[in-house]
Amino acid sequence: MSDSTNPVFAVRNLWKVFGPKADRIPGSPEADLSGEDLRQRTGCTVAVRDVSFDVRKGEVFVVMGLSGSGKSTLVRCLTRLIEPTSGGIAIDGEDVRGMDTARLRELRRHRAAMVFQHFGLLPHRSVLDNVAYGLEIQGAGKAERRAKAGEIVEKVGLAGLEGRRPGQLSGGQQQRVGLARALAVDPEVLLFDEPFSALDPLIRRDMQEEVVRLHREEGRTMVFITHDLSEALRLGDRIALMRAGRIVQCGTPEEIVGSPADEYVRDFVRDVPREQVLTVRRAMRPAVGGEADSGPAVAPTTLVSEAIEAVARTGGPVRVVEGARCLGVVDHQVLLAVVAGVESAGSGAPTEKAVA
Ligand SMILES: Nc1ncnc2c1ncn2[C@@H]1O[C@H](COP(=O)(O)OP(=O)(O)OP(=O)(O)O)[C@@H](O)[C@H]1O
Repeated sequence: MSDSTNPVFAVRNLWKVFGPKADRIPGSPEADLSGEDLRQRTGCTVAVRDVSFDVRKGEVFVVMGLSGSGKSTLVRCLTRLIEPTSGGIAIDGEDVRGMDTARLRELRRHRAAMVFQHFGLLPHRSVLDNVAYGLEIQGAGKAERRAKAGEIVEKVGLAGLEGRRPGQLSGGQQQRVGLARALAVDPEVLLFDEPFSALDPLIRRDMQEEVVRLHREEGRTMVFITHDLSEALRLGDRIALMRAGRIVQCGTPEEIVGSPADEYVRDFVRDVPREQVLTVRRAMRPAVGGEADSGPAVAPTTLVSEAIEAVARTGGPVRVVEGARCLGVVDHQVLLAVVAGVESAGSGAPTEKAVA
């Protein structure tokens, strides 16, 4: 996806400060105090601190960070479920902070639907009616609601359970109902607030795959909050890593793992199996002699873990080829260096040579 398309959300210099006279904090000398000092002096907490980013059309944008880093506050500010203290937010170029109540309601109901951790399901309604609920609010007729809801229920794997009440479902199934309800209104963006953190690991994995599948099928823009690094790496096209209200790095999983912006990020990603995130584009070295001309080849997007298999099978170097060009080669040595996290700064620089 290209940078030139207009972003869905454009966030600029956003602050959220909780406490008395919060609007005096952004840009003031107090803003630079540590969280504890600021609290003691002013009674305020800075939850989001001068944050800027774009959410691009069609991407899964993950907001990740430890508990208290500001993830929920940031994402709630996008639709003003929490009122920002200062800064700019636009959706498709429209100023969110300038929206009146009716326009805001429309934003939350039609354009940016939220999937919550605690489902927010109506206990006395059936699965089908829970899913149809958002359409009811939108004013859709009964027949249309039921038809649409039935379709979505099937899409999220709940066919056969339409008549049950939430209390008769497992946690994972309830989460699917929450997801279906958000999908039913066909929003431009889905916002997920740690939706799977209460689920047990296997069901959680299931739901992550469900999100990946839905995203592949529909290409809908998604903003996903998590404190779980492996979830972020699995789902995110790009990840914004937050610390104490700031975004310390925003990039693809490969950029975050392969080029951490500072010691904090480096520490955060220390235990990630690098070969499962980094691609051969980053690992390769220039081809020398006749290496570029023939032999087995892989695409630049191939994961290092897959290239390890290819190199192990052939024994020799494997070419990294894009279209008709050989960008470089990977061999035992450079792949091992990636796994060990000691690849040289120069590796990954493409040296292009036409393949005959
Ligand atoms: N209503 C509030 N009043 C005062 N402080 C708040 C309020 N809501 C959040 N905070 C503070 O703002 C900071 C960011 O909180 P936030 O809930 O956004 O973090 P988070 O990263 O989503 O955490 P978690 O993963 O635990 O949900 C925290 O220090 C929190 O205590």
